[in-house]
Amino acid sequence: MVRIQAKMHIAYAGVSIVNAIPCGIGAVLPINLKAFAKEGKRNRNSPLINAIEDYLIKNYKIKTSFEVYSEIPEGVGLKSSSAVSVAIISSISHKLGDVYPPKLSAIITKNYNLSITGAFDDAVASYEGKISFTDNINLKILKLEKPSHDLKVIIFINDKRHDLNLSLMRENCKSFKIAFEKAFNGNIYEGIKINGYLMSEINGYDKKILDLMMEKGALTAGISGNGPAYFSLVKEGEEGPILDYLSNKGKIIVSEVLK
Ligand SMILES: Nc1ncnc2c1ncn2[C@@H]1O[C@H](COP(=O)(O)OP(=O)(O)OP(=O)(O)O)[C@@H](O)[C@H]1O
Ligand SMILES: O=C(O)C1=C[C@@H](O)[C@@H](O)[C@H](O)C1
Repeated sequence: MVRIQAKMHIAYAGVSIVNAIPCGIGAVLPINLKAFAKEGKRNRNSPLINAIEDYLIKNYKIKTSFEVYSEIPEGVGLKSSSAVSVAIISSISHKLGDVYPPKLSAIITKNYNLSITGAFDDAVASYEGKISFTDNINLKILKLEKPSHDLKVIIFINDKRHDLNLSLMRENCKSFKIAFEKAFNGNIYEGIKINGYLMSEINGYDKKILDLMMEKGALTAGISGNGPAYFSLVKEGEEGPILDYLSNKGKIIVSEVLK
């Protein structure tokens, strides 16, 4: 008997350039941490996996389950849920007709209250492996860009996720929009920094960590997603001072910007 093994579908983690919650527009830089999924025996339970399976039954009459593996830490802002979601949807997209997995991921996560805007920015970067600029309200890709430099990403987690001050985030839409426009027009580092300082100010994350990452040689430093992950981008070989500063203060992950 010939056994045909379903292949694993891959999607990527990412760090936020600009959070989409305040204005409905967001941007994400993909990084080299992966999630994998294929149809198969369920090996993991989560509200996200339940939601996707439920949506497939209700909308496509497909009753199935998925095997999921992930190297992305969960619940810290590194787009784990979008990566798992687009990897799962990609693995079954041949049965769904003409669907763009990030779009379906956004529809499902918004409908099941697993994201606020649908996190289309996260899902597009995760699926395409490129820098995404998106309008999450209208599910439109505004721009996709290939990261052009070899950069390391130093991720630092020393806290639990804070409760978000959603109304204050939305009140500050104008400032987040400036960050988005800077990044959209080519200054991604500045966009990341503005977004990071706004997120720390509004949601009580520690601005000193961003300051110190910058002082220790980062090209930029920010907060990913809804936190609590802080991150900095550095040139390869220049990680030392930031790693020295962060060591023993929390969990550190070193990855690279996806090229
Ligand atoms: N590796 C995973 N496997 C299965 N379910 C996951 C995985 N990662 C996240 N989820 C599920 O996705 C849902 C949303 O989680 P959460 O908002 O914390 O996502 P996140 O991607 O880790 O964080 P963020 O969206 O801020 O980057 C939860 O139901 C969570 O259990
Ligand atoms: O819940 C949401 O809609 C989002 C969550 C975060 O990952 C954000 O970074 C993203 O832009 C939008």
